[in-house]
Amino acid sequence: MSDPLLKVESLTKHFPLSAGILKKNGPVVRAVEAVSFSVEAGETLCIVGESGCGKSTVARLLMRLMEPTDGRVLIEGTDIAGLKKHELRAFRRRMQMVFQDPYSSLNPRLTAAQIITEPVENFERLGRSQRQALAADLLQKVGLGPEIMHRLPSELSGGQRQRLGIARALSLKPSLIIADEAVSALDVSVQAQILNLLMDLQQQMGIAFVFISHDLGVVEHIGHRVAVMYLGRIVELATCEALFAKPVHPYTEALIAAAPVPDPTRARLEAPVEGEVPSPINPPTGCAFHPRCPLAVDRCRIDVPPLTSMADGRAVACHVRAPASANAQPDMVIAG
Ligand SMILES: Nc1ncnc2c1ncn2[C@@H]1O[C@H](COP(=O)(O)OP(=O)(O)OP(=O)(O)O)[C@@H](O)[C@H]1O
Repeated sequence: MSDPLLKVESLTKHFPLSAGILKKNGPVVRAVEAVSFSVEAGETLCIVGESGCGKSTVARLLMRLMEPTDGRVLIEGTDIAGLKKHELRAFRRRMQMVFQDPYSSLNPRLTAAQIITEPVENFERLGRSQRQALAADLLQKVGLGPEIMHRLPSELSGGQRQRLGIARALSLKPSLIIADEAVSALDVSVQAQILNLLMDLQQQMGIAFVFISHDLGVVEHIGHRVAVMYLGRIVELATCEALFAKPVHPYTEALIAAAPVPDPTRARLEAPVEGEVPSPINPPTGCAFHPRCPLAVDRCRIDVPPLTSMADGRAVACHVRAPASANAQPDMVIAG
């Protein structure tokens, strides 16, 4: 069997709170703890969870914008940690990122055409006509007209700027795009247009997405599979269909219950979870969700539940709902 496009194994990131010599054994923010998943070519894996659960840190680790404390990121079987600078550059061509705020991530002094051709020009020299043709083609791909070509980001609407950010990401023909809250700053109607654009591009170009969002409505619209994170860990990983039809982890259940219901014929689930997300500096022992969990038993206060695959193919980390039996496979990642 061939390697998945992206494989993440036990990825962990702790941020030290102290500097200098105190750094080594001082307190840390446990932003990401032993996160494992894989993404197949052409697939959309969503990562969802409340603010501070570690979603953006996972994105930055995937792009190797920071070093992990532990764990590995493999692209088609190659560990990106072992790559030399020039090899990493070649890999980066295949992985691009789209950010939440297209305004701050686009150079305000460059025109739209310069912004979207810049990544290609980092690798090869383009003549004037080649640059024009590339810019026109990319603008067309994201539904923008050629009249945008000479405008600055400040002369564009939020939706147009995000389309420009996507065009820039597409310029190097990536096989994977990491979109971190890519539609959160946009109006709901513009959000839907951008999500549909991403889905069309996926169909046409076979791009895979890691789509990070706190918005379950967005995730349900765009995702093939969903990883639900709580305090740095994945607590449930399932197909979108299975997750929304029947969440298994009590936290997933609570998240879905708390989300606005776009379809009035769909019944709301039970009351959302009470209380605050605990601090990642001093997380609860055992299952980090136990202080807020209505189902918690003694074991939940002591042992961290492993992500265990269930009969229907999903993986859940819960001693009560997904007890690890003799033949279950902890930390197994379900394929798409
Ligand atoms: N550079 C850093 N130094 C110290 N702590 C950090 C750093 N970056 C992130 N954190 C902490 O790590 C935890 C996870 O942050 P992260 O931004 O990954 O969460 P998130 O789920 O993306 O949240 P949001 O949706 O609010 O962006 C948070 O407690 C955050 O404060």
